[in-house]
Amino acid sequence: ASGQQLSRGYYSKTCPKVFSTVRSVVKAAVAKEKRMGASLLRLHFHDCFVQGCDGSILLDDTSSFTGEKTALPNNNSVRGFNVVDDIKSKVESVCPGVVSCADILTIAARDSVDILGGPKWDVKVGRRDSRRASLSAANSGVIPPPTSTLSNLINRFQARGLSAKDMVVLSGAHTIGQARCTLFRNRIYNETNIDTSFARTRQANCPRPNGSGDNNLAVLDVKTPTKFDNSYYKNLLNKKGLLHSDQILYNNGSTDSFIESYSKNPKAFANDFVTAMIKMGDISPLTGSNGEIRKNCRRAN
Ligand code: HEM
Ligand SMILES: [Ca+2]
Ligand SMILES: [Ca+2]
Repeated sequence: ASGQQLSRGYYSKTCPKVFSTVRSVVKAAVAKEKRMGASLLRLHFHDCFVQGCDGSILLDDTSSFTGEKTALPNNNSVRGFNVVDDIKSKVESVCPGVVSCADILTIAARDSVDILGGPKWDVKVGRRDSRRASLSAANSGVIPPPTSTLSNLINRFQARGLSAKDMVVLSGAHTIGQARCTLFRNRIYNETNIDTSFARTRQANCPRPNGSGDNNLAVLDVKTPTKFDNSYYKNLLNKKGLLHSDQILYNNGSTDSFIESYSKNPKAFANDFVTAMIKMGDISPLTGSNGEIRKNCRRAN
């Protein structure tokens, strides 16, 4: 039945080693490539915003549905599926048929933040996996694009039960990871609320003509791109946000005071980030007899 709650101890009898198992694979993957921590964190976000935290983003296309992987916010963008497969197979080898792929994403996101120097927290588990995914659901605008206005960002998060403050604090995830030129080109050439020398530096690897260098990458946090800290907010104070949707959070609007506060107070950022991640992880989970425990995260059983 639905309405059952997630809990920390959900696997304490059935898979006591789940946390150490996930962590060891994430640790190795991040040691190999730091960006993978960012990629795993983002996968959890993009999963939770479409159909809830149900592992839907992990499903490959089938003859009966086209999944989320080729949706606009995900195509040529989300990554880390092989690491998720690796985690799943290690978890299956210690407790077969018990741990959902949705929970694996939640745990891997938590571990990634911790491993890159951010806060630690206890995650709630007990989510089950969806049997389907839908391209149109993922394309319906539930995941806001980087061209969004501030009110658009606030509304998209509100629609998922997250406040404007949650939205601002979760955007702090852009303290790690990278973005493609095509998604910040307009900002670095045409916007005025940007530091001139920062814009010039980014222009050097992101040519002006549409289509040239579209996939060239830049770090989201110019100061500490692989450390999970509050430097993202300091960048915004200095007009060094990479995406339009980053800088719009500090642009003489209603969220300015959050940015000022998190830039000065790393503890407040860490605490509020944890609270908001737990809230995000609570979005419409499948529990009880809903959904299933997938054997392979890429397909329904
Ligand atoms: C507020 C609305 C948000 C917008 C508009 C947004 C937009 C983006 C865009 C455009 C990229 C670059 C994608 C690419 O280059 O293909 C990105 C990367 C990233 N986003 Fe967000 N994002 C938002 C919120 C979040 C949230 C809530 C999280 C997690 C809690 C998150 C975590 C990340 C991470 C870690 C990366 C880097 C991924 C990597 O390097 O693989 N973002 N985001
Ligand atoms: Ca989902
Ligand atoms: Ca950082």
